[in-house]
Amino acid sequence: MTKPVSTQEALQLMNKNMDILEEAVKTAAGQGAHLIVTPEDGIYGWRFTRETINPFLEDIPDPNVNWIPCSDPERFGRAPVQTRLSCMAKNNSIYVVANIGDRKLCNISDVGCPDDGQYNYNTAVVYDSNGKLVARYHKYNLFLGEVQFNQPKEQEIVTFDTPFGKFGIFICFDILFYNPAAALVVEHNVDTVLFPTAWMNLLPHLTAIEFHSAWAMGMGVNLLSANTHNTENRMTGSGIFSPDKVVPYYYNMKNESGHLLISELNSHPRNSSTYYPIIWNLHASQIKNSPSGSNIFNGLLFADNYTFTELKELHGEYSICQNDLCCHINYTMAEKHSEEMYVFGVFDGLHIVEGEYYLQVCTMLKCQSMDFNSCGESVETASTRFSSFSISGNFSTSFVFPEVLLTNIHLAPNMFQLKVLFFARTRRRCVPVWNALTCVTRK
Ligand SMILES: NC(=O)CCCC[C@@H]1SC[C@@H]2NC(=O)N[C@@H]21
Repeated sequence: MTKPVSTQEALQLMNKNMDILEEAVKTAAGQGAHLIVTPEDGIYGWRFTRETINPFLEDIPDPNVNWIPCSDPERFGRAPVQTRLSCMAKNNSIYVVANIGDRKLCNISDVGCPDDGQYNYNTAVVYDSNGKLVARYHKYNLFLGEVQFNQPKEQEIVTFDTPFGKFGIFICFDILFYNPAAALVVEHNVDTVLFPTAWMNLLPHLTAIEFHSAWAMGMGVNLLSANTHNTENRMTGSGIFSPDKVVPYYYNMKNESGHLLISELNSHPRNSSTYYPIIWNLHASQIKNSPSGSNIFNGLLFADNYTFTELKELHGEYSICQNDLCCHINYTMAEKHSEEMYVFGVFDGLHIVEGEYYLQVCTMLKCQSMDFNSCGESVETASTRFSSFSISGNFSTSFVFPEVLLTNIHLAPNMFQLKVLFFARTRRRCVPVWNALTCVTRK
């Protein structure tokens, strides 16, 4: 929205979007769903300045005020969007999760108060099946270009309990950081995470369905990911991701049709016996077959400097290292297409483009062409068939997200396993070795 509109025009636009969401809510409820998640930017849209977002904002109170906007719309001032969402939930007896904008007025003489006298927050709200506001989360990790919004002073951890498990919530870019994403699982034991997103796909590692399904598997929780569908901005790919079940997902770059996904889920995936990772104990003697200097080269992948080695043979076993990370691959190709080149790569360092975070990655990729310089660039199709492969690494974190992406952007549910060697969190000194942390008891 580049030019300012009136409050009435803003509401008209948001009502058009909510008409579409309401149809989805009715369909989902009609099929017995207990909860529906709608995408980030799905109501107010995008490309705003602080001035143009203003008519789209409402004051969203703290959920502890115990408020059903559908029954008492004027209690906290003008709130037509909150009222309509609450009525959708109440009239259809379903939890509704949506992304809207929160405005909090402040005194410009206060430290931190913006010059226009208000904080604007990118906000996720949840209404229960009676239409009551039960959760409000202000996005902490804003993505590039979200100039219309403020970062909240404090990182919020938002959870709520339901008859079908404990829920947590965060928005889009938050997923790449410990707070609040991993903290909700590790420190607050949620079963299911609600995830409104407007995710631009980025191959080879950051396509929505690929990374979001890996996050659910790595964290051992359900992730209900609702992505905006807008092919012009490379946004597509939603899923009901679970660590222990074949999941429905949607990816469509061909046209602008959105899609409603419905699935029954295990509401307590963390208790599920099928998830517990198998303990896998490799040791330093397995660092073998390190390729010689001439078979090692460097390449850029999303601006990170990877160390690669080519997989030339039909079958092989290699180890390659960068900084503290060593990766190992054992693979067998059923047949290799002569015009395709595959490499095994490792990266251990600080990623600094579009956000800063440390990464450790072991990856096997098809290069875009037969030119070494193309390894790490985006590739959507592949014809070579691998009958099996296994990749391991001595990661110095327990947050390991296993991604497998097949040709034409398909996931590989139930076709691979994540094996993690845990180490006991007792008074121990831990020494990183191959694919594990071995610990010795402190004297
Ligand atoms: N709307 C958001 O907050 C998140 C957008 C995430 C985009 C992911 S993270 C960095 C990568 N760059 C992209 O273009 N897509 C990826």
